[in-house]
Amino acid sequence: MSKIQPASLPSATDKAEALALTPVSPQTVGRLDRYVALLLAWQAKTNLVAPSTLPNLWTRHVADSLQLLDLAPSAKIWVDLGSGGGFPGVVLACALAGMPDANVHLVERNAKKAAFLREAVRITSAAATVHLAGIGDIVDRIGSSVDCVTARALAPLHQLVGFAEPFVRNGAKALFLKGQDVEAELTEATKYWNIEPRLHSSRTGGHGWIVELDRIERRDHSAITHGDRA
Ligand SMILES: C[S@@+](CC[C@H](N)C(=O)[O-])C[C@H]1O[C@@H](n2cnc3c(N)ncnc32)[C@H](O)[C@@H]1O
Repeated sequence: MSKIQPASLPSATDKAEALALTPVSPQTVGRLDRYVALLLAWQAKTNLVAPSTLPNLWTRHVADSLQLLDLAPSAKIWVDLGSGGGFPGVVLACALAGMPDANVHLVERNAKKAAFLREAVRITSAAATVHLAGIGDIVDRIGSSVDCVTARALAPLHQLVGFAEPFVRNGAKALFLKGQDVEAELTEATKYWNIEPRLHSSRTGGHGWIVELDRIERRDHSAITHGDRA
């Protein structure tokens, strides 16, 4: 197994910076420590995050995920689509472990990554359920009582809106972590969907954004076509 070079490991400064941006309880920090250690061990054999981001793992990934909590403070049932190495889903589940009835559904179609997610949930006692499945196959299994649906680095916004629509139709909020191209992605998404997005700039700096949606309706394409002709 190849080893990660010490210079590529997250620094104590990075962790301190992340926890200053997104403070959590000591119990949650303990869970996150176990999760980060596991992720670094698996990263040597499975690519869970871009290797270049390892030195800033706490700010780039952990704090990036934790910042969603303040946008849905009372949400208990979450669905994280395309969880990969666990961002934001496992991080949220670590933070929600003390909340009665909380659960984060982690949806991942890659078997190796789903195995990692299961191990992460086990060693952290995080409030999560892992689904080895494609997004299209999971909506009915998860059910309708979802409070918040999340995704990061999964697909362009117009596709994410389509994935989230069945949950938002039943009352969920959608929170998508997006990069600097968010305006172009919103323009594309509004061709297909009636949405009223709220944009929050990322607390972790850089050019990140969070797109918040409480309502999604499919556009009537016949109306668009007629409108174009008029
Ligand atoms: C680029 S990774 C991002 C992972 C994580 N959300 C993050 O930000 O680090 C996208 C992940 O979504 C998963 N994925 C892509 N399409 C999917 C689908 N239709 N159903 C379930 N998982 C999917 C991939 O296997 C991959 O692990």
